[in-house]
Amino acid sequence: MSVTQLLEGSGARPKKGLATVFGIHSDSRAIEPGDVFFALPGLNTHGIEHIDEAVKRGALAVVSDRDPVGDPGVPVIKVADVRAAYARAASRIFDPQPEIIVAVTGTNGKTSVASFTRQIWEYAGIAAGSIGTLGVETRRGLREGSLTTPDSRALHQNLRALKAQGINHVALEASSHGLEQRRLDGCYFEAVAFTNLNRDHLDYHGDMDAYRNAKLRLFTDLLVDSGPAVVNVDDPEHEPFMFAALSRGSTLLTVGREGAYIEILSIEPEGYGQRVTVRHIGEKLSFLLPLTGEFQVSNALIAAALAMSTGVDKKDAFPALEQLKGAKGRLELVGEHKGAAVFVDYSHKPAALEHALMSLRPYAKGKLRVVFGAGGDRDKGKRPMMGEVAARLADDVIVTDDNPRTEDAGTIRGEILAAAKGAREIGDRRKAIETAVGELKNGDVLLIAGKGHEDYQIIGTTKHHFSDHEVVVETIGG
Ligand SMILES: CC(=O)N[C@H]1[C@@H](OP(=O)(O)OP(=O)(O)OC[C@H]2O[C@@H](n3ccc(=O)[nH]c3=O)[C@H](O)[C@@H]2O)O[C@H](CO)[C@@H](O)[C@@H]1O[C@H](C)C(=O)N[C@@H](C)C(=O)N[C@H](CCC(=O)O)C(=O)O
Ligand SMILES: Nc1ncnc2c1ncn2[C@@H]1O[C@H](COP(=O)(O)OP(=O)(O)OP(=O)(O)O)[C@@H](O)[C@H]1O
Ligand SMILES: N[C@H](CCC[C@H](N)C(=O)O)C(=O)O
Ligand SMILES: [Mg+2]
Repeated sequence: MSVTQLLEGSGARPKKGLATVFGIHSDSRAIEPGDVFFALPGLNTHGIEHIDEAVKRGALAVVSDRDPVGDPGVPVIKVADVRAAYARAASRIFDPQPEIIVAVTGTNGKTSVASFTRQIWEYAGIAAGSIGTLGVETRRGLREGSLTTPDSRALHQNLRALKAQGINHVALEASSHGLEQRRLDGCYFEAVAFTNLNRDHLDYHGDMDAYRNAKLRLFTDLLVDSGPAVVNVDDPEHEPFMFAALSRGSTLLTVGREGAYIEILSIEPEGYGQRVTVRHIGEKLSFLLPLTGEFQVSNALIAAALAMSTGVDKKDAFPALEQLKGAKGRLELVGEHKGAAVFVDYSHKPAALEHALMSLRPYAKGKLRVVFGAGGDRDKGKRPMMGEVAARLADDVIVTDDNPRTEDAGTIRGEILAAAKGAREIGDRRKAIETAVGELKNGDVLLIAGKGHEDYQIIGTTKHHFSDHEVVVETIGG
């Protein structure tokens, strides 16, 4: 591929005669001979400052929004939006791509919706994949990744690998960081979905408007013309998403108790699952969702709408919901101990913690107990909010460490405890879980929140092996 082809649509007019491009990278340390180096702006540095390393390693050209200092000895092609140019270049280098790619955004529920959509496609006999917080998942298993929305190059490399396995249907998670940083700008989505919007990542976005606008990009910039847009209208923040869809001429598919496409008529608990009755375009349907938590009904129906808008018949879509497996660590019942139930959940944000606790309350004939903390080097504002939620909704609260990262763990706990009246503090996460499990009585429910599927704890910059799931099983077993 030529540099001209690589940069089509970016506004760049590179000189003719540049050599064939072998590959692309946005990290100078990964450049190999024949690659084009995309020098991107970042929070710590700008790629252009690493141009010498890129050239030394064999970059044949550099694309950036900034001029280098001095002459690097290779052509530097200026573009206005280098992140978008990088994303589009990645989609071209890693061609061909799966034909049907859908994306879901929102503060909570993305991983669940992406996983459920993949499961519904599979149920209907369509080979499918999902990409997000858990990594790249197919019927064959899971390949772990580090970001919810991967870097553009990694994303398109993964997409091409899925295509090579005969997978043409992929559901992916669009995080606000990913959207804001244009990681998805090489994709056009056949359908998109919105779950909900509440506080998260304000350390990065600054305020709720900027955070919302980042998420809205999925609807305004990345959906194919007149493509279906699924919106959870039960969320108080749904309107901007609905209007964004309408302004694009999309087919609007609303889901929820107020939904017009799928209307939730009733939800009745059945064991740890739920009997759900909905109206789908005039027809009343009922199914048993084998998952705990009302929010999972919303996630499941959003996934059903995405699947049906990409070719799955309703005769498959609703029965598929009876077979859904929860995404790992999402309100997962890990075990029962002395007549009490222990759940592990990935709620690391105030609204998620609130939904998790409210979902478990009906099962707590005795006490509802919670063990949780908050991650370091992340939004500090959510810490007292989570403390308040826990103190209000649980009968027993233990504040412990999440991933302190480079922050002082005691300070993080202090910020949570300041708003969590009556809570106890046990910094060591294993000890906190062991203590909570040890205190369980018949009819109690214990929620261990914040780390879900994670099998590590990051202290400083070191990742130690740690799994809530494993600690619970070991404690119960012992
Ligand atoms: C805040 C954030 O999103 N940071 C991402 C960002 O890093 P940055 O802006 O700090 O980059 P930088 O270090 O200043 O470097 C700028 C550029 O110079 C390049 N560079 C740098 C050094 C060098 O020697 N040579 C070189 O070329 C870098 O590759 C980069 O392209 O760009 C990097 C390269 O793509 C990402 O790895 C990095 O993600 C970090 C690791 C991260 O933790 N991101 C999290 C917060 C994130 O994105 N989370 C979301 C949402 C999670 C959720 O709620 O689900 C996600 O999608 O995962
Ligand atoms: N629809 C929902 N409404 C409210 N809370 C939810 C919803 N879905 C999931 N949650 C809560 O959020 C947690 C994370 O769910 P999930 O991983 O599906 O969301 P996510 O948007 O991918 O999160 P992240 O951005 O952290 O990857 C769950 O463990 C649960 O506590
Ligand atoms: N993708 C999210 C996950 C947070 C999970 C929580 N356990 C924490 O470490 O804060 C983030 O990086 O902000
Ligand atoms: Mg996720």
